[in-house]
Amino acid sequence: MSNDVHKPVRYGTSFKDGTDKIQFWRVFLKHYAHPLADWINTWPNNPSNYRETMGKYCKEVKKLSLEITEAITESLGIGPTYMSNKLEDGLQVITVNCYPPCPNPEIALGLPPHSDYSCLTIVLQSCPGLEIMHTEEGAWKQVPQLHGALQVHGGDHFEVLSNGLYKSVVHRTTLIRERTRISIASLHNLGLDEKMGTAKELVDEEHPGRYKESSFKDFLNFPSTNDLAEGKSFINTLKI
Ligand SMILES: O=C(O)CCC(=O)C(=O)O
Ligand SMILES: [Fe+2]
Repeated sequence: MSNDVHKPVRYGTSFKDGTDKIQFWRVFLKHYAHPLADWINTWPNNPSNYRETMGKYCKEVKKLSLEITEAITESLGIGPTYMSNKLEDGLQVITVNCYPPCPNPEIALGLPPHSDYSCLTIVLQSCPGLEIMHTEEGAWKQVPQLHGALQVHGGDHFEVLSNGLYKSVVHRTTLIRERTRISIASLHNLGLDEKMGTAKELVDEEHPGRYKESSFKDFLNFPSTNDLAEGKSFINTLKI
C-alpha cells in the first residue's frame, strides 16, 4: 500500500490513503487517466484487458464531463466554453472502489459522508449503495442503479466557480451483506497547479466572493483525515 498522494497509481483501504483514524469498508485503486497515453502504461495490467477496457471508458466519460460542464457554465450565464480548455487539459482521476460483503451493514459504511474535490464526478456502480444527502429534506437518498446508468454529481470546484449557486454534493456509500459492490468514480479536475476561483462575472457588491482560490495540489497537500463529521472538509477551509 502507498500513502504518497503524489504517486500516479495508488492502492489503499478506507478513505484517504493510510491516514484514517476510523477504518472504512473499502479497498481502492486510484490512478490518473488523461491524457491517456501519458498514464495507461502505469496502470495495472492484470486483468489483461484492464488497460484497454478502462481506457475506452475513461475517454467516454472525459467527453461527457466536457459536455456537462458546458451545460453548467451556460446555465450560470458565463457561457458554454468558459471552462472548456482548462477542463479539457485538466486531470482525470479514476478511483476503482471495491466494497467486500459486510456482515454488519447496519453499523458500518463503505465511505463516510464527503464531497469530492473535483469540478464534477461521474460514477458507475455495480449495484445500489451510493447515497446522496438531500439538503432540503436533510435525508440520505439512495442513487438507483439502472443498468449502465451513470451518476453525475458536482464537486467542490463547481461550488467555488459558481460562488455557491451549485453546492458540492455530499455523498456516502453503504454496504451489502451478500455481495461485493464495485464502483468506478471518475473525478474531473483542472491541472495540478491551476487555481479555481469564483467566476468574476458572478461577483459584485451584492454578491461578494465567498470562496478562496485553490488548486488540486493544494487539496493533495491538505492534511485531511476522515474526520469529516467534524467538518474538516477541504471546501470548508475555502469559505471566506
Ligand atoms: O462507491 C461509490 O458509489 C462512490 C465512491 C465515491 O464517492 C468516491 O470514490 O469518491
Ligand atoms: Fe466521492
